[in-house]
Amino acid sequence: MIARLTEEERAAALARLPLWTAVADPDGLSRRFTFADFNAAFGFMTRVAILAEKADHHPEWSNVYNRVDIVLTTHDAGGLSQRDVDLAQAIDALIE
Ligand SMILES: C[C@H](O)[C@H](O)[C@H]1CNC2=NC(N)=NC(=O)C2=N1
Repeated sequence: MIARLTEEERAAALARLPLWTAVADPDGLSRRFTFADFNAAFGFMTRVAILAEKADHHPEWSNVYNRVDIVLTTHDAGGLSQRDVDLAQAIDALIE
């Protein structure tokens, strides 16, 4: 069973993920991505989906045209865990 991060671990993780925001409901990390058009947004989602499936850790997300909103939370832990931090870093690396 994966554990939720402690307050100290969260603060350290957020400091390393300046483009992500802590959210409360669900307890996790959120980031909005904006692209040139739907094609670019959906291409990004495809790449995130492959990462997520490999990690067996899946985002809560929505897409409207060129925008993708992602929330990362760990259902098995009831909140933010290291898996969310790892996936957030991997997603950031995709678009660098
Ligand atoms: C059985 C499977 O490993 C689990 O259900 C995984 C799948 N993907 C998951 N994704 C997320 N975000 N949280 C989980 O707890 C989770 N659990």
